[in-house]
Amino acid sequence: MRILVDANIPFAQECFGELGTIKRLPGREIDTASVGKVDILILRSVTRVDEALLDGSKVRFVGTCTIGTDHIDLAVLEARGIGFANAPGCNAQTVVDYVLSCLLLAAEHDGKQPDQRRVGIVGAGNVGRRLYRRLSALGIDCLVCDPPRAVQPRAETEGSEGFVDLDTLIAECDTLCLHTPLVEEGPYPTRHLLDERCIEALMPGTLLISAGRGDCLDGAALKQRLIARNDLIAMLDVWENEPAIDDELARRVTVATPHIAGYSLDGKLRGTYQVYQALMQYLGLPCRLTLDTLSPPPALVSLTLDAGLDKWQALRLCTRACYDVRQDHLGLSRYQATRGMAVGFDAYRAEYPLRREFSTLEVKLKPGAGQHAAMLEAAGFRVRETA
Ligand SMILES: NC(=O)c1ccc[n+]([C@@H]2O[C@H](COP(=O)([O-])OP(=O)(O)OC[C@H]3O[C@@H](n4cnc5c(N)ncnc54)[C@H](O)[C@@H]3O)[C@@H](O)[C@H]2O)c1
Ligand SMILES: O=C(O)[C@H](O)[C@H](O)COP(=O)(O)O
Repeated sequence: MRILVDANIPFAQECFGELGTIKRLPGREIDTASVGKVDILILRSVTRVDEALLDGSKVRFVGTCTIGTDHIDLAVLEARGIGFANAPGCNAQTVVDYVLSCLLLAAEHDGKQPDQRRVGIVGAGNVGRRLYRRLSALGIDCLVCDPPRAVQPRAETEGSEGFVDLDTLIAECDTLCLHTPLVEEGPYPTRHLLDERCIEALMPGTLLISAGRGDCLDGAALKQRLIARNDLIAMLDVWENEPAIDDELARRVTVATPHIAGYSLDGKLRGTYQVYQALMQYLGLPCRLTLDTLSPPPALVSLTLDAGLDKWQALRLCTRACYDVRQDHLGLSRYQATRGMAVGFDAYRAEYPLRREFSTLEVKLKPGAGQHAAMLEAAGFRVRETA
């Protein structure tokens, strides 16, 4: 079997090597010619899979090791009888780590600690739900907007307050986290969900974090507001026109990262593994690998806290030991300066530094720091109280 795998997918040889010959290509270089004689395509979100790509090919299975599927024309796959799998939830916890890092950084800009914010979560799926749980456990007030789910409320998951509409969320929250997929059709489309009207309505000082899909936010309208008033803290991970994103918008926001909110080794490995499981099932073969055996131990195993830190200092220290969004912001601007935005965006992603999820770090607490146990656990770390 011939298997074509995006070069940005770790553990591909381990997972798919037993099935045949693997060829690797950068996702944006995968085209009709390279797909020609391939049986299986294993991709990430940068390869558009449509009639044009598959024309004349003998592909029988397409797997995308990502949560998002907006790059795949599922109707074409169905019409051609091609098997398909994505990786729901694979990097959702990593995106929540990203948002926590953003919230802690925002406090250094406006002096508001996370629990002084009211966070509006738009899109309460695998990411938004986990974000809601972690923020609520940290004592942060949240409102949730998810009209598709609001018609079938699951109050036990989202809390007794249930869902609010987008206008209410914008009017009542000083922090917005966008986690919607790109949906083009149907009753709840999300292209420019945050349009000019919504962006104008954001209250001055709003922290805006966008980590779903770039097209869900009107970048030109955001740029206009930042030029006119510069009264928002905008942190964008996803953009219209990736990788050739709006250079000026990237310079005007407080944090600009190149679609890496979910880029932990754990999130990527889970994505690969979920597609491996689906492919083996599709082929009627047993899964001989387990996620645990594939997963390497973290480089930073533990850290120890003693007395002397307040709650947010302790959380900031542990968070930054695992993940610091400032590094990705600086990384993108450095690449942007040296190689230009369109090249730099992908170059940084291809050489992305090793990152692990919060859950891989054990925080040991000396008796003087024991009061931080519940808060650090709520944030996603493993906690052990020591003598
Ligand atoms: N930046 C990154 O690195 C990164 C990482 C993972 C996922 N993502 C993106 O984030 C998206 C969300 O991920 P997920 O795992 O939570 O997906 P999901 O499919 O589990 O959840 C999406 C949620 O959005 C809701 N939704 C749909 N239309 C909506 C609308 N008009 N208004 C409000 N809510 C709406 C859905 O009802 C659903 O609950 C993915 O589709 C993917 O595109 C980005
Ligand atoms: O949908 C997803 O899972 C994420 O957006 C994913 O992290 C994107 O990664 P990429 O496909 O750009 O490598």
